[in-house]
Amino acid sequence: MTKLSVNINKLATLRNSRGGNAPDLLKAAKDIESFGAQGITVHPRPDERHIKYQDTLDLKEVVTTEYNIEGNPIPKFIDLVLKVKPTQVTLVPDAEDAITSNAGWDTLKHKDFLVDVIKIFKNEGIRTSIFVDPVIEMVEGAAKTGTDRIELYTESYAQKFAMGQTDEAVKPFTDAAIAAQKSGLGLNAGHDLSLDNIKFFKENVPDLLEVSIGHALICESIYLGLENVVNMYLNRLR
Ligand SMILES: CC(=O)[C@@H](O)[C@H](O)COP(=O)(O)O
Ligand SMILES: NCC(=O)COP(=O)(O)O
Repeated sequence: MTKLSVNINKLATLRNSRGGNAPDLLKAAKDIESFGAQGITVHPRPDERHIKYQDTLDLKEVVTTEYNIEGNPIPKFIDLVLKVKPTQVTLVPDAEDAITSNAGWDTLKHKDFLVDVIKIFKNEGIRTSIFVDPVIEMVEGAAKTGTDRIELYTESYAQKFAMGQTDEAVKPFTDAAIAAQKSGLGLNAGHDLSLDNIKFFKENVPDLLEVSIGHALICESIYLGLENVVNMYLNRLR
């Protein structure tokens, strides 16, 4: 079964725009779980442009499904994750000023760093995942870091799918999933997945354990309603 982890970053963006507490992130997370989602994802960036460090702590008290915290493992991020102890931490190599996540790890060049950081989290019983491009060498390199899982960075899939190049879009991910399975890695995926592209991805990427979806899901919910959209994703992931 592929679990749906809803990334609520953009609810925090909306909340921060007026400085109050609407939408209430804690209520939204509980509601999203009650609609059937199997996880909540947040990405507390260093500038706290949306999810704040305090949100990450507060959500720990209410999330009852899988809690996934994503981020670049700078010291204050590591400290936060060790304090929260989520189900899973997903390490993302994005620059502090990046408008969004825009690359996977070079698991060959950064192997020693990743080995050390992953060990810190695994020693605390936190499942680890690292964000990688669908490149066989990077997947095989990830297996040498000791990570439990990888998260395939799916922006390239979404872009090509939108241009109608569906088979070309998904093939690198099918191949990367097979390489992950051979390397004993669990498989997650995320970034720019949507109601339009998720079903084809799910049908062509084997052993997919979790997708984390945020931006498109929140945008779609403006028109179709949050509960309805969560269930539309769940139906496409069956
Ligand atoms: C790693 C990734 O692609 C997403 O999890 C990321 O959280 C999106 O970040 P923004 O919501 O800041 O665009
Ligand atoms: N890891 C991907 C994620 O959490 C959400 O990415 P997006 O759907 O906001 O692009």
